[in-house]
Amino acid sequence: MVGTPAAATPSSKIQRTLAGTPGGPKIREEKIRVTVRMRPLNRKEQAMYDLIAWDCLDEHSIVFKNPNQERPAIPYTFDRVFAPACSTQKVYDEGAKDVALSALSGINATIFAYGQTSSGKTFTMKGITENAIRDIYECIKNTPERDFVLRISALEIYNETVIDLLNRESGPLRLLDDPEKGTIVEKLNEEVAKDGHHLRHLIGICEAHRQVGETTLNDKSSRSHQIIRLTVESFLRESADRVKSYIASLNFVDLAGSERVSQANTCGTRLKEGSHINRSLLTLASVIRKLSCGKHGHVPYRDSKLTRILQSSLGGNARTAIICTISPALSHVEQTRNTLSFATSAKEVVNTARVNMVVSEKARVRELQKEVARLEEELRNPEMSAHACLRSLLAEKELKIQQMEKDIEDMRRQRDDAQSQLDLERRANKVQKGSSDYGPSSQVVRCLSFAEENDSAIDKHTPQRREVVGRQAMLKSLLASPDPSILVDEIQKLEHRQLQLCEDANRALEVLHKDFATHKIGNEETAETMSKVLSEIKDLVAASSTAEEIMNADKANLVEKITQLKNQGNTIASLERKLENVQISIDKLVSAFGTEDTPESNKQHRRKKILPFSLNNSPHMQHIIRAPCSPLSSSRKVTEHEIENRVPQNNITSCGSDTFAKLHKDTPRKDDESCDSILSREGSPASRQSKSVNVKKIQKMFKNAAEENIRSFRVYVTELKELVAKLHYQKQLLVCQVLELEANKSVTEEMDTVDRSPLSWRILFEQQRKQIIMLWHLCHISLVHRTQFYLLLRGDPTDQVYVEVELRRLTWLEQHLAELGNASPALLGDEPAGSVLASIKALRQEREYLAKRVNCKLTLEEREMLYAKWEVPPIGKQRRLQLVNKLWTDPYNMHHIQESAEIVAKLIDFCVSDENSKDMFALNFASPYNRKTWAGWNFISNLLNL
Ligand SMILES: Nc1ncnc2c1ncn2[C@@H]1O[C@H](COP(=O)(O)OP(=O)(O)OP(=O)(O)O)[C@@H](O)[C@H]1O
Repeated sequence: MVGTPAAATPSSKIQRTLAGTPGGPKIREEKIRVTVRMRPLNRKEQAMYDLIAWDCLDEHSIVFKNPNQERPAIPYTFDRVFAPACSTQKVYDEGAKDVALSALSGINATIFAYGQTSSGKTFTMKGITENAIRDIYECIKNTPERDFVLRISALEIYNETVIDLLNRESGPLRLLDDPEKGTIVEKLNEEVAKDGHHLRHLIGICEAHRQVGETTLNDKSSRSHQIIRLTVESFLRESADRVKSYIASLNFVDLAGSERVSQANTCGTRLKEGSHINRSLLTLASVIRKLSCGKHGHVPYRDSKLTRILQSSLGGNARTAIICTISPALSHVEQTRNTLSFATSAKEVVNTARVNMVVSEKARVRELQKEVARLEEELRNPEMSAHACLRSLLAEKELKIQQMEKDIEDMRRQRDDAQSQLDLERRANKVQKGSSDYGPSSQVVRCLSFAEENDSAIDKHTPQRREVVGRQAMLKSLLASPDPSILVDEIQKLEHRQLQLCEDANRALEVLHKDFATHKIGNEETAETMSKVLSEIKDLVAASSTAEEIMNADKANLVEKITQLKNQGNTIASLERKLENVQISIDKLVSAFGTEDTPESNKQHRRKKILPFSLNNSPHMQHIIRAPCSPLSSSRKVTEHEIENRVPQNNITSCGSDTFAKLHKDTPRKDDESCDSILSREGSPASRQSKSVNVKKIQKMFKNAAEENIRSFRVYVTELKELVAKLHYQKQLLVCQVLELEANKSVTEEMDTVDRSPLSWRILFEQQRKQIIMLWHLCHISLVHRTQFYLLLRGDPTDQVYVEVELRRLTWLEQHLAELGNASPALLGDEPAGSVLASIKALRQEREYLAKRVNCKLTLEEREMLYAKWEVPPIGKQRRLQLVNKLWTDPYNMHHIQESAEIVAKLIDFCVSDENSKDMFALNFASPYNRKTWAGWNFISNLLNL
């Protein structure tokens, strides 16, 4: 009975293009490639005058020839349909080649033939295998950048027993489940194929070992399923210290053919074989059917050894091609229809093939060894990794220092030159008696010029003589211009300018000092007030029976004080603004001395950038303090004397001084003309040039000295700024605390009525203390403070206020740091900036200070015990610092905290006594310590010993 296909696939559905994978080409989903090969009628069929029942419509369709012509049959469509005349080469090229060659690029591949007995499976698979081997070796030859290794293993499943075809004697093999590789055949022999010939030879052995038997339908019927597995491993030759390799298996599967007992006429052994074959093929068909409906539900891979072994090729990590072989004979039409039905299901199965890339064990071991070495090194020296980047910074700094040292050396040399010149001048003055007070006269210069000739009486070979000659030679070059009075003029001019700067700076400082003193007093008063407030509140807490009127009065008092404090905040803001202005003035002054684009000025510029409180882009530029006589004052008039004293130059950029050049740049002035006129009044161009060179040298010298002065002034102002910032911060804390204390009062009142049991306070205290410890850690609070607080406050009910205040203060500080963009710096590990950096630096200095006290405060025995306990290596540098660096580092470990506090207490001679009252934590805002006052300007002439 011949029918139409139950589930024919329309051609449109057979889009066999690969489904793209979003991850890229390494993993892809792909349907199984299904082709159908129809063999010619064999001799037996021809002898029986069997009819050809199937018609290949085109390369993709095959249709049953309906002899009755009653209704047209629906064609079956596949990736490719090969008519009887098609060669195996063509079947390979169009049905299996690209799948087979995938193995070379690390993708598993399986090609198998499915069909009824005698349909041509073995015939086809032989040809496919042969062609694949040929192409594989061809590809290997054309891929010289990789090394390939081919290994072969082969098995047959005969009556559900797995046999090694390369080593039949090994007996039945077991299947094992590997979590990574899937099902593996235990003890399956694997041979390395030396070359194509060797591989073919090994395949020949497998074929020879395979179970073959004679049946009615096939003289040489395969009685088992055969799987020849080629494992292709390719190594990319060593590159970048990694050895990458692709590994993939290529399975050639020649299934046994399904057979009908009635047709095959089998009995006994063949019958038994046939039933095993049919059963396993049935399982394969049901696996395919399940997979074709999507991978939902249970897929019965484990129902047969065949499907277990082929599991990864069926819906798994492999590209798969199935060649379904059919007989064209009308006598086998039912079997053929079954095969086509199987093929139809198979083409819906989707595999997910991926490239199997592995890193060689050797390379992996090498990498792991490196990693282990690195980690060991880090363990040995935990600070090293953090110091690695610091080291490069240090190297950079050292380079800068070297450059600066070189500059200093140059300056010294210049100063010596000037000194020598002056000495000579003085000597000349003595000789001349009555010469001008202002530096060497033309006679002196002449004296200097002829010194060499006149010194013939002195022994030229004595060391003193050699020194004098050397100095004179230098002076000669320096004083190539004949008029040294210009130098004296220049010195006077610069000193005059310096005096003006000095006046400006002193005036600015005066204002600063006044404001600062006022503010400091205000702050101290505030602290005093706060102490009073605190004690009042404490009294209130203690005496909860205070009359309501008094409470109200206190409340009013507090509000008043808060307002007062807030007002003081404005004073700080104004003081800060003034400081900013001073900073800007200084920047201006410095830049006025550095108009030339020299490496020196570049360095200055860079340094300016990293200075704290740099206000280059400050919006307060309009508030620059300008003294009436300041060079920056727009109202200031340039005196005739200044114009006259200008050094004649041939270069407009150095007209006057650098400062004036800058001024000219900022505000164009008519003085440019005067400069030109002076230029025209001077001597010849040659003399002008040499004078200009000398004057420039001296100017550079003075400029350096002046810059040094300004730098020290800048540092001083920066320190003042820091102090103001601290005061500002303290002020905010005070306000915060007042608010908090006020709030606490009402809470305390409530608590009085609700719950004041010692147990609940104890629990609350423990919780709050842990919070405080964590906040200390996050905010880099002083270890001494932590220790004192920790040891003094042990959970007494009277500690409540102190704990609350400390907690509030730290919470505010932590939030403040977070607002600055430095949230939890200790945890984030980012490079801290600004105030966080200052805290970290202070903490580091404190640790260094404590480390220095280890030897004098602890006995040798105690030290050694602590080193052992805190795991400080017995041999190593700075063991004391190592120990101290470990203290107060684990905020979660209360045992660690307790021990840290005890050690620090010992180091600072702190003990819990009446002297060390808890009151120190209430409002212990230490006033900023008195810094040394500014030393004032250092006159340039002093530097030059003039
Ligand atoms: N395409 C073909 N062209 C010519 N002869 C073929 C073709 N396919 C198969 N044959 C011949 O048909 C016979 C049976 O083929 P083969 O043994 O390959 O079938 P089979 O499907 O492997 O059978 P079994 O399942 O019983 O092992 C062989 O003699 C083979 O040479």
